[in-house]
Amino acid sequence: MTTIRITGLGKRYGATTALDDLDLTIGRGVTGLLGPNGAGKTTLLRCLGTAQAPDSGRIEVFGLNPAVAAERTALRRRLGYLPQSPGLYPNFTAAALLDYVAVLKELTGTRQRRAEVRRVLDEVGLTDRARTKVRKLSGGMRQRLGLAQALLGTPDLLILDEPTVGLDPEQRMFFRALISRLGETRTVLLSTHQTEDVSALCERVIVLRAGRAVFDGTPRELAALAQGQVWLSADPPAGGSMYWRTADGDYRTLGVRPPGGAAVRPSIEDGYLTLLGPDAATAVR
Ligand SMILES: Nc1ncnc2c1ncn2[C@@H]1O[C@H](COP(=O)(O)OP(=O)(O)OP(=O)(O)O)[C@@H](O)[C@H]1O
Repeated sequence: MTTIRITGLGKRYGATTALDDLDLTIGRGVTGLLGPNGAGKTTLLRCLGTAQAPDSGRIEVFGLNPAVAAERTALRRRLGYLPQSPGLYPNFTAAALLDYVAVLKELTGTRQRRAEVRRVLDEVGLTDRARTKVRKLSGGMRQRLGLAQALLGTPDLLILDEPTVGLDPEQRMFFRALISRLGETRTVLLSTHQTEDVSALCERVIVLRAGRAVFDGTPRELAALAQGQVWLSADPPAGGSMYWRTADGDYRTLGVRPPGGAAVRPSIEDGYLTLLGPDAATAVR
């Protein structure tokens, strides 16, 4: 089932091309967007989240065209959006902030709205922080609150811009479990710099570079791009290949087989590095 259909999408900021004649279709489940800094991920998510209009091309989400005012409103009712830097009012409590967003999302019945606020607080594990002011929440808790506001009203489409950025490993696990559960019944599109997020979560991965999709497939297919190019050896390669020393003291090489190199199964990160070459240096953290 296709949720999102994008054709010929273009967006420029002055001389910078952020999206370049982009075509994509995305369906139910969790899809990950990877790409180096400035590849156009946030611009794409903002266009899909109806926070920004493209210059050219067409977007259809659930058959609705956000360029048409009435359809944009209908789309917003079915959409949850976690922006890269959600503007969470620091002096609101977590519950008051969610209540305010719920009003904006047209949950007008007071009882229904309170129940919905309690539900999403529970879903993100923040029930005991309901009365805590936003400014007193940790970065990870604010990120959870950002996700909670996206979940209000049980939207069919969730757009999450770097949802796991700044989270500690425990919080990241929590987010992954939650996002994968959400993806069982709806469409989730998330951007990330973490290839581990993609392997843990995403059925499908799209790699953007310079506003174009340069890869669209499964995480396994992305990893396979480096098949036959990943090696472990006792000595470093002569040169020309990417390599690093592992914690075990071996050298892991991506590229030409070093002397005595044993083939290793490639990871998603290997596939990504192979796809992007030197551009990837800024992309994987
Ligand atoms: N408001 C803006 N004004 C001018 N240029 C912008 C603006 N927003 C984005 N850009 C430029 O558009 C390009 C795409 O940016 P975008 O934020 O969409 O990329 P990204 O893939 O999300 O990057 P990152 O991984 O660093 O968040 C970049 O070159 C960026 O500098």
